[in-house]
Order: sequence, then C-alpha cells, then structure tokens
Amino acid sequence: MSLPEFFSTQRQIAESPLNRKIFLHGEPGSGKTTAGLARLVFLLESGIPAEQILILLPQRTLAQPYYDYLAQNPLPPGGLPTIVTLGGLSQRTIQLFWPAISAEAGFAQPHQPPLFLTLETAQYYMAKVVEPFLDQGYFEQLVIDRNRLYSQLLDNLNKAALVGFAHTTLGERLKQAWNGQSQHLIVFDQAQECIKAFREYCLANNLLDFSLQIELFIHHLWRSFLVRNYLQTQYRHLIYDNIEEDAPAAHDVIGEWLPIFDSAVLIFDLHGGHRIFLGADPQSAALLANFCDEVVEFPPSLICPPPIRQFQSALVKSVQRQLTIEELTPQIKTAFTHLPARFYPEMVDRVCKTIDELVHQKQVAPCEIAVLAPFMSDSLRFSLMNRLEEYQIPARSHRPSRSLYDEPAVRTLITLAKLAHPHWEMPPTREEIRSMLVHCIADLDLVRADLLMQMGFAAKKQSFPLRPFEEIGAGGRERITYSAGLRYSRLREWLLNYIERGEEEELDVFFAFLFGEVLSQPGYGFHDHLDDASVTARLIESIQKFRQVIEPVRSQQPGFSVGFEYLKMVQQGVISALYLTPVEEENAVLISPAYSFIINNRPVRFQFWLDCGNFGWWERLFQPLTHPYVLSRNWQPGRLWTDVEEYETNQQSLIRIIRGLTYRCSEHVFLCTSRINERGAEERGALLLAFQGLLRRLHQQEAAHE
Ligand SMILES: Nc1ncnc2c1ncn2[C@@H]1O[C@H](COP(=O)(O)OP(=O)(O)OP(=O)(O)O)[C@@H](O)[C@H]1O
Repeated sequence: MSLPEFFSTQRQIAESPLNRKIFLHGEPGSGKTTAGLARLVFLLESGIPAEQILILLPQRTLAQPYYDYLAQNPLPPGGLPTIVTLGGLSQRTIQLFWPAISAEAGFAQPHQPPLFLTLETAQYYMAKVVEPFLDQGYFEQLVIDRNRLYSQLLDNLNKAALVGFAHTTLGERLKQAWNGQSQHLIVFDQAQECIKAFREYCLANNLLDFSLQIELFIHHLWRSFLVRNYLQTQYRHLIYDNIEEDAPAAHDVIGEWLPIFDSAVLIFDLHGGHRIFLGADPQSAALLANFCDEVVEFPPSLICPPPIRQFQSALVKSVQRQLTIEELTPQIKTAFTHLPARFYPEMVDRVCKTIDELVHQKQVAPCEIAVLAPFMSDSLRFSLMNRLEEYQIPARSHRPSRSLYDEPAVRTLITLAKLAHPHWEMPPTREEIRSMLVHCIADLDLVRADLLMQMGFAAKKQSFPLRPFEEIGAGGRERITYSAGLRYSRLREWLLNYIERGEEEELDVFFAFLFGEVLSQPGYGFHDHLDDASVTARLIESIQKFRQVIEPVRSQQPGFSVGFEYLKMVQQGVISALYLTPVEEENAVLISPAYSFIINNRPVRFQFWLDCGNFGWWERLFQPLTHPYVLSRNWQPGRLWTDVEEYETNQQSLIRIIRGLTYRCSEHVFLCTSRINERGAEERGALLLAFQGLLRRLHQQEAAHE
C-alpha cells in the first residue's frame, strides 16, 4: 500500500512536532486515517523506535489500513508498533502482571494463571451458571432464545465495565428506566442475580470474560504505579483512530495518559458512534479534545461527491420533516434512482438486473457494488446470491451473526461425531443422517441418499444405525450405485474402527482425523471444497479454545467429556456466537447488513438499499434484558425511558445510518422498495416515508418551475 500525495492539512498533521498532541476531526472519508498513517511514517522516519508507538483502535477490523501499510512497507529489523484495542491492551497487561493483582482483585486461586474467555466460551459458562436459575423458573415469561438470553446478560456486564459503573447496579438501572408492564420488572432482578452469580463463578475459577478483563485493567492495573509506569515508559507516541467508536472506559484511560505521551494524534469521525450497541460514545470521545494542544478540522469527504452529499442532506432533513424545495438542487437527481416493485421477489429481480447492467454494460467492477438491508435474512441472501449467480456475477456476504451450527459442513461433522460416540446417547435423527450422507459422499443425491437411509438403517436396538452396504438387496445396491456404496462402506468402517478402539479422542482431534483420512479424500464431499475445509478448521479451533477454558469444570467432574459437553452446547444454541470468516472473493458484489457495511468502512461506488419500507431501518432490535441507551454515560439514572426517547433515538439512528452509508458511497444510491414485504405485509417505515417526502418535494419543485 503506497500513500497518496498528501494535502497540506495531512502533511501538517504528519509533520507536527514530536511533542504535540492533536485532535483531528472531520467527515468520514476526509483523509484522516491517511493522515494517521502519514504520522506513523513521519515518526519512524524521525527515528522514533517503532515499539514506542501505540496505535489504538476501538475494533480490530478498523486497524486494517495500519496492518496493510506495515505489511507492504516492512520496517527495518527491530520492533513493531503496537496495534491494539483497549481489550487487547488489557489482555496483554493482565498476562504480564497477573501475580501482582490477582489476589487483591478477589480471585480464589491467585497463584494459578487466569483463563481468558472468548464470547462463546463466556456464553458457555454463563449457561452453566444460569441453568439452575432457569430450572427454578427464572425468565419464564420471556420468549427468547437461550443464546440471546446469555449474550444479553454478558452484554450488561460489558456495558457496566465500559461505561464505568458497578455491575451490581445493572438491575436497578434497568428497572428505574422501565416504562412497560410492571410484571417485566422481575426479570431485571433475575438478570441481576444471574450476573452476580456469574461474576462470582469467574472469580472462583480464574475465568476472565471481556468485562472482567476491562475492569481488572481499569480498576487494578491502570491504578498501579508499577503498571502505569511500565506502559507509560514503553509507549511515547499515540495514534488513536476512530475514537468516536470507542467506549468511555477507553477515553478515560487515554484522557489520563495523554499528558504523559510525548505526542498524540486523536482521530474523530463526525456523525459516527455506530457501535453504540457495543458501548461507543462519541460524546465522551469529543471531550478528549480538551487534553490536546490543537484541534484540527479536516476538509469535506474525499469520497462522497456533491450530488450524494446533497441527497444525504435532503434525506436527513426529510427524516426530520424539515425539507423545503429551496434546498433541492438539480444535481440531486443524479445521486439516486428509485427501483419500485410490488412484490419482494420482483424487487430482488430488479436489483439483480440493475447490477447486471452495471457490471456487464457499464463495466463496473462487482466489488464496487454493495447490496444493503437492515437485516439480511438467509432467504434474502440466498435469493440474491442465486440470481446474481445466474447473471454470472460473483457475490459475497457479510453475516456476522451467522451461527457455526447453521453450516451444512458443521452439521455433517456433528452427525458423524454422534454416530461415532454411541455412549453419549445422542443418536442422530434419520434426517440428520440423510443430510450427512448427501454432504459427505460425492455424487450422492437426495433420492439415493434416502434410499440408502431406508435400506441401510439398522433396527432400533442397534447402537450403530448404519448397516453394511452388502446387506442391502441387489436392486437397491444398483440404484444407489456401487461407487457410492464403496464410499459409504469406507466411511462406515472408519467410524466402526474408531468405536471399537474404545478410547474417546478429544473432539477436535477426532474431527481432524476424520477430515484428513476420509472426508477430504477424493470421492468425498469435502474434497476440493475450500469453504468446507475452512469451516472445519474453524470448528476445530472453536473446540480447542473451548477445551482450554473448560479445565475448571473438567477437574471437578471425573469422566467429563469435553466433546459431549461441546455438542450439547452447540445443540442448545449456546455456542453460536462464532464469527465465520467467509472465504473472501475479492472482486464480488457485497451483500451485507447496513450496519456491518458501515463498521467495516470500505466505501463503494454503487449502493442498493433494499426494502426501504422495512421498519428495521429505524427501529432498534428489541432486547428485553439490556438497553444500550440506558446503560450509557449519557443517561441520567432514575429517569424513565418513554416513547419520546424511543422515537428520538430511532430518528437519530436512522439519520446516522443514512449518513454512514452515503459517506461511503462515491457515485449512486438505488433505493429499492416493495409494496409487499418479505412476510407478505405492507410496511411503510421511516426511511420510506422520508424518501417519499423527498420525491414529493422534487415534484413540487418541478411543478413550480413549469
Ligand atoms: N491526499 C490524498 N489524495 C488522494 N486520496 C486520498 C488522500 N488522502 C486520502 N485519500 C483517499 O481518500 C479515502 C479516504 O481516506 P481516509 O480513509 O484516510 O479517510 P478517513 O477520514 O480516515 O475516513 P474514515 O473516517 O471513514 O476512516 C481513501 O480512499 C484514501 O486513500
């Protein structure tokens, strides 16, 4: 990655004196990160040792420009700058100074090392702690998936740590703001009790979930003279990018640290705060300007051209019902196109047809196009991908919340694990076996897999349900085909051999052998399928991580099987938070929820906003056990959250999305509407109303000119 010719403000930032602290703010895409990179280059060229430079970000993905630069412009031998989030910094520091703080922080085994939990392993332990409460009838009145229940409880803990209040006050804060039916209040007390029990369990077993890592850092390490001295001596220069997406805890630390740094560049995106659900607080970020020597404002976005900017401003005004015809310029119409449809499939067709025209007639690279919706349901994603495939246009999708268990390859592996471990007493269903056979055995279609199932399924009392292929009648064998039969037999024998050895392997080891010795071989479904191989690798990694942190439970229960426990959790949906990194096709149309697109911060030329009538563009996801706005520093505890606040925050969130998207669009927006939505109903959400308002004003303006 080579850097562009810098404009004067960028050069001014980069070359500012080595003892200067600058607060840099501007629109998204105005060249601020590039200025941050230029500063990094200048620091290095000025002879500052790389290891004295701290590059702090709210989220690891936002560090990509810095990683790309360092990958393509290798530094001379020696140290590297530290690129880290507050969470990462906490983890590193805890690892170094654990013995110094473990006892005072209340851990029951201060001389034993801590176990860092990932989101999914934290969910596992949360499930362990909450299960006895559920048996007593806790959360009975809530209709909510188990994994959502656990993740909202963890979310509450994270908010307490990131915003900076005691986790013991969570229930009370939520109760005080609650304005709905009073029967609901009890769930906040129940949540509080579970949260308290979880924290106690973590302290008793040296487990560190994200919230505890942050709290240890803020309340113990950062308060320790020894640790602070170590950090402050090690890092002398700071580049802190996208500070508006970070949480108050990070801002507090940096606020205290700034006077000690030799130099600092703090980069603030206007109109940001998209990670509000993860504690982002632009207001607290803005306060950091007070600790800097200088505040520099960047010129407007380099990405967003004037017509898009005017469209943005008109649409935002229309959301606020303040749009007048005087504000509409003739250029605005070149910024967007309306793609109306009556029915949902028709909308999908129109979108794909327009993309086809862009790609095949106007030679637009597929990677310059993004299809965005508030939520991307599996069926919508599937129909878009399919239609685009028909047009021979590559597409890729972002679904951060995709569960590992939803992947067919994972289901297949799990079915095989169940077959290989009859003593777990988790026999797979016929349906699971049939899908496994289709996925595993190359060229076996559903009809023949069904036949194999019907003829090859052993009687109920057998512990191993797959009969030998030879026992199937000759007619059946012929229809299934002998080549498929051969593969079936090899797989069956592999499983039987494993069972007969009578020794349970660790589940990750079991999968690694099964994959290597059978599934990846020619004639089997995983052969030459990179996606399946990568999903298998992720599953193995997930189990390994699980295995590492399960020790406290394993040591207390003789005969405990990690594999069995893991599968139980997967089946209950507890372990589903795993983030699948898709095998990225670079030059492909991106299909993504709008929020993920904004957060990933990669602008495109063309955007399609799907289903503008959807309330999801405006309305916040219902979270019965947590509340991103109430559990924030900007909320006065004790106040009631009423419809007024709900309306106002939804308005603000829609405006933030409109700005977030348009700032990342360099040419044209297609607004796609469908009279009847995916579920067959008519929906007229706020984005659609605002857009219709804009169209009305444009008509009025035209009529006035005639
Ligand atoms: N001096 C320059 N000349 C030409 N292009 C530039 C210049 N500086 C930045 N750019 C380009 O403008 C785009 C936006 O730059 P950059 O990512 O630095 O902006 P930003 O303000 O940090 O945006 P964000 O806040 O969204 O991260 C990038 O594609 C970058 O390569």
